Amino acid sequence: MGRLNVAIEVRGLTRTFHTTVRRPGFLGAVRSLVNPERVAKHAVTDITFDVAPGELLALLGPNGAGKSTTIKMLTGILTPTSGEARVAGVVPYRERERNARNVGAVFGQRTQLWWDLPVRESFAILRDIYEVPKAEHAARLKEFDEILDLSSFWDTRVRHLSLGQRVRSDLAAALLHDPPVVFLDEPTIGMDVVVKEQVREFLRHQVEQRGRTVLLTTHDMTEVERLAERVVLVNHGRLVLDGTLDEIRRKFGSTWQVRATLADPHAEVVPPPGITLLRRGGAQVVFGPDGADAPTVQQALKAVIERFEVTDIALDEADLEDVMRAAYAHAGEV
Ligand SMILES: Nc1ncnc2c1ncn2[C@@H]1O[C@H](COP(=O)(O)OP(=O)(O)OP(=O)(O)O)[C@@H](O)[C@H]1O
Repeated sequence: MGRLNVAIEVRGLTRTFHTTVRRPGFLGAVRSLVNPERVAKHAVTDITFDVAPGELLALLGPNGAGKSTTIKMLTGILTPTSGEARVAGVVPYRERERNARNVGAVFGQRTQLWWDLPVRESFAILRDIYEVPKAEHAARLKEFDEILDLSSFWDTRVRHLSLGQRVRSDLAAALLHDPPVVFLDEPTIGMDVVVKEQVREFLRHQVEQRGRTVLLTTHDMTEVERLAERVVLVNHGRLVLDGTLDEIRRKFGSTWQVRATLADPHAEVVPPPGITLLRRGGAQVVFGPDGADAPTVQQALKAVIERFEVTDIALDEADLEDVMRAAYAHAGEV
């Protein structure tokens, strides 16, 4: 552990919660008091992965899969039951303060800003807490404002901000002390498409231009496609897949579809070898790969154009939601 070329290292990370169950009814409540029934909830079990410096990794999984619990251990809020983690070389739950200087975190559902203060005053407090020099703080705020358009509302009290404004402010607040590693737990949840795009552009800029490492959880596959190169899938607390989007598509997605409009809507359609007819509605036909010897998308386009007289042709990649569903099904955990 503690390698220089790794920003986030997670080894066998495990967290079990122990809760007491309340039995129903009055007698049940009394029995629970006298003899409480303890149950173990295995929120995260033996998770191992790395994130390289300057990489944006999406941590995906259904509700309750263990994503937030993992992020809480990496930000030092929770201590693991077993296993180890290092973030920028620091064990987060052992050195919470040192870790806090290295990481920024945004939990989409909560705010770290001061509810009754204007946003800009919250930023100033954070500047003092993290001892950021004034000129540096101002320059960074200017850079953030250029994409996030913070100045249009930063004199407003946090409690009066819209959700999109609040999360943009939280993002800026999390990055004002220039942390190399950023954790984002569903940052764009509930936002409109325009604000989502603004946040994505900001994150891309922070990764590509500033070299920050980002670990992101989201249920939004468009977000994954726009931002992540690699994903880690968890289900029931266990890691079920770790790979680049390309690898996952190749493994679990029918990798392409070719949509064509035939000049003759009544023409007989016998697809070229290695290609199957997925759908047909009059002149509209959709082809996909057939079996292991299916051609590449370029070969398929050529074969379709050569065989049929078409007035229009387009190609689609498989929908990422379908690819992920297939990946979970493969893990036998759906
Ligand atoms: N403090 C706690 N005490 C008991 N159980 C908990 C606690 N925190 C989380 N859990 C349980 O651990 C499991 C994992 O929860 P977690 O919040 O990490 O999931 P998640 O993947 O982030 O889900 P979501 O997508 O809904 O945010 C869930 O079954 C949850 O109920």
